[in-house]
Amino acid sequence: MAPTSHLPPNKLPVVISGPSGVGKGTLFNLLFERHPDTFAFSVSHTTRSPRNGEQDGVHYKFVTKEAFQELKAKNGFVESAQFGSNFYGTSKATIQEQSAKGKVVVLDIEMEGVKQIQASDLKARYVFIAPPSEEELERRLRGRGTDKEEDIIKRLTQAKKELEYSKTPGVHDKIIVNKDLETAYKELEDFIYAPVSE
Ligand SMILES: Nc1ncnc2c1ncn2[C@@H]1O[C@H](COP(=O)(O)OP(=O)(O)OP(=O)(O)O)[C@@H](O)[C@H]1O
Repeated sequence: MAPTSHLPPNKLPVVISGPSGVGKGTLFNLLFERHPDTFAFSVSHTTRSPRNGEQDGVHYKFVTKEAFQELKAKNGFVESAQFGSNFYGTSKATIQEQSAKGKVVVLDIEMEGVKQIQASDLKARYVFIAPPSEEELERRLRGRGTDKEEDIIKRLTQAKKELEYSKTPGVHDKIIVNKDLETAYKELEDFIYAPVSE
C-alpha cells in the first residue's frame, strides 16, 4: 500500500503484545513507514538512566524514582512494572496527549502490562503476535544477535508463558502468526483499519 496518512475508522489505542523476538518491532516499523503521521508510539516512563544515544521523550521519558512514585500514587499509569531496581510505566497523560493530536496510539506491552491495562479504564484493542513455532522464535532471537545466551534462555522461558496466556479466550481481539512478514503485516493493517464494530 502506498504511504498515506489516512486515519483508521477506529481510533482506539492498539495494544500489541507477543514474545520477545517475534517481530513486534519489525511490524511497528512497517506500520509507521507506510502510514506516516498516523500513529504515535506510546513512550514509556522509566527510572533507569539513558543509554548512549537514547533521547528523553523519544525512547523513554526518563524520570526520578520520586517522580515515578508520585505519578503512580496519583493513578497516573495504565500499567507499570519493576525490573531489577528500575521502574517502567505507561502514563495515561502520554496516551491522552497523542490521542488529542489526532494520532492513533500504539503500545508495545508485555503480558503483565496487558493484564493491567485490561483491568484499567483505558479502552483499547488488543493484538497478539505469535511465532510460527517455538523453534522459529529461538532462531529469530539468535539471528537478531542482540542478546546474550542467558537472556535468550530467559526470553524463551517467558515466551512459553506468554503463548499459554494468549490462548485465554477473550484476551485478544486478534492473534496474528508472524510467519511471512508481509502476510502478517497485511493482517495487522487490515485489523487496524477495519470498520468500527459495536
Ligand atoms: N516474519 C519474519 N520472518 C523472519 N524473520 C523475522 C520476521 N519478523 C521479524 N523477523 C526477525 O526476527 C528478529 C526479531 O524481531 P524484532 O526485533 O522485531 O522482535 P520484537 O518482538 O520486537 O522483540 P523484543 O520484544 O525483544 O523487542 C529480527 O531479527 C527480525 O528481523
